[in-house]
Amino acid sequence: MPSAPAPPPVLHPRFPASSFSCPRRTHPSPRTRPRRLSAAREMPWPHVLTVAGSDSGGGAGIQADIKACAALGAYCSSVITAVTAQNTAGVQGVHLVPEEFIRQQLNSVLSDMSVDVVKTGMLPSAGIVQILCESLRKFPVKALVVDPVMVSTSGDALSDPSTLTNYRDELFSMADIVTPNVKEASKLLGGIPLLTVSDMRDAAASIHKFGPRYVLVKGGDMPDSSEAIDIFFDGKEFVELHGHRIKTRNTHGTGCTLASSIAAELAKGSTMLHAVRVAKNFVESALHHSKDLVIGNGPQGPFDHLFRLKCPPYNIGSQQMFNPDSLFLYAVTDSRMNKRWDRSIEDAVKAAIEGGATIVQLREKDAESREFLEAANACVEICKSRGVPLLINDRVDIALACNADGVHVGQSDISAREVRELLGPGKIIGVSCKTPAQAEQAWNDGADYIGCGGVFPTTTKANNPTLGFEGLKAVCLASKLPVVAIGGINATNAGSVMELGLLNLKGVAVVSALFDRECVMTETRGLRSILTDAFACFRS
Ligand SMILES: Cc1ncc(COP(=O)(O)OP(=O)(O)O)c(N)n1
Ligand SMILES: Cc1ncsc1CCOP(=O)(O)O
Ligand SMILES: [Mg+2]
Repeated sequence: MPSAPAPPPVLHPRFPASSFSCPRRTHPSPRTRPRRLSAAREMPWPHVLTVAGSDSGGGAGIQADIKACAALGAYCSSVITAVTAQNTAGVQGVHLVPEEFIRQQLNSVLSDMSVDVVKTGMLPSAGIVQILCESLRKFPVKALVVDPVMVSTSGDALSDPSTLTNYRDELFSMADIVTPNVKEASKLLGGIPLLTVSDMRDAAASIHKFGPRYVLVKGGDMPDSSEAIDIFFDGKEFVELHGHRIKTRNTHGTGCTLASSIAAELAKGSTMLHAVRVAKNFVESALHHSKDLVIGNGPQGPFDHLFRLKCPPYNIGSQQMFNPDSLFLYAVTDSRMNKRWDRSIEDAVKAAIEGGATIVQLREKDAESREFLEAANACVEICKSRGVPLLINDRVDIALACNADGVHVGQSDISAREVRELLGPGKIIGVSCKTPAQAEQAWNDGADYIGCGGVFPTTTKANNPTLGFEGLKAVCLASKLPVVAIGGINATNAGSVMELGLLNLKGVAVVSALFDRECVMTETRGLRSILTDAFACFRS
């Protein structure tokens, strides 16, 4: 009997053994914590506390932070420092919350809840910065993300100039990351002009001297570039992060969203660079999906953080059965390869699951229908008993006849919408997509996931264009659905695919690197361990 397969990875474990940790701060010992009300099994919920201002228009500040955290799966509590009267035209008024009441809010949240990460936005006075630092010394947290909000995108002042000194001298030395845009970076450095990427690097290095562990200087406001380039600096090395500049008026709240997304990812256990990559990809995706939305009459509109919740009629009810984490290691069979190695489909599937495959697709291009159905019936039993979903490539008739968990179709197969009509809402439907437009169509048609590739050249599928990382990234950013990468993926390159930091890229689908090998189980086990390591590496 094969041993039971390892369960699909928990992709967001809370504080894995080697979780992101800041040596300067630790959680207080459990004894200093209030007693828990119940001894029931605890559900992990990464927790971000945002200390920021309210935006009555709902696009930035506290409102953006809560939506970003919700979209990324983190809980968000909030300490409100100021209430602004604000809309898409600008800031019409600011009402500061009394400092002692800010202290009270901080105390209420931090004394009761297990906050993982604190993220700061609008800190309008020097006194508020001091109170926050005092609270953080009293209630240490795992990480501190400081977005040095000073001026709104409409040009209105959100912070008294006297806070600059407290930011630099007190808060920055406690921060894990500081995320100024070029205007803020310039202000922090006494007004020096930042006109080039090289200036941004110099600014990041200078700000790092104030004490944060990492600095991200955001170049979204730099003129005349089709790219949004940010500079990440860890005190030794610079990383240039390139993103597409999305043409839209709906950019209000991008800074708050980026910082709170970094905080959410840190709370989930990411390393800093990975958290920044995921956050940047998330903002780019949200802007892309919101580019034509119209809210308000002013020059700068809000965008939709929760774009993935928008379900066209075909998607309603379609994803109930499907856990996107099961795409982690997707084994796709191939009859020619199995023949070459003299093994049955059933043995190939058993071995892949034993090695750690988290989902299986029968892709049997040469099989006769009757022979295919017999093998599919056997594989359904094998997969069911091991808790691994089984999908059928192309053949809806076979999937219906063997009661498989779903079907995978491509652009020249019967459409996902028709497959949904035939299979009903409870089954899994995957669609191959090479472009953002196809990804949009797959979502509208009620698919559950996208297979995107060939990422690398492959000989398994003839005449299949290679998309590279750029093509994969474009599809992932445009897709509201989870994505699995396919094409030429093997033990050597799988880690680099996962390291792209694409939030909805859930795993890799592999044919030859598992099945065109002598021992399917060993190859699958090896690949699974590489993926798990790559994942742990940026979740550590
Ligand atoms: C997970 C996954 N992604 C993509 C494909 C390719 O499907 P398709 O484009 O229909 O090509 P064929 O596999 O039918 O040749 C896939 N099978 N699985
Ligand atoms: C089915 C398919 N679709 C896009 S590439 C591909 C083949 C993947 O096979 P391999 O993992 O052997 O490159
Ligand atoms: Mg097909």
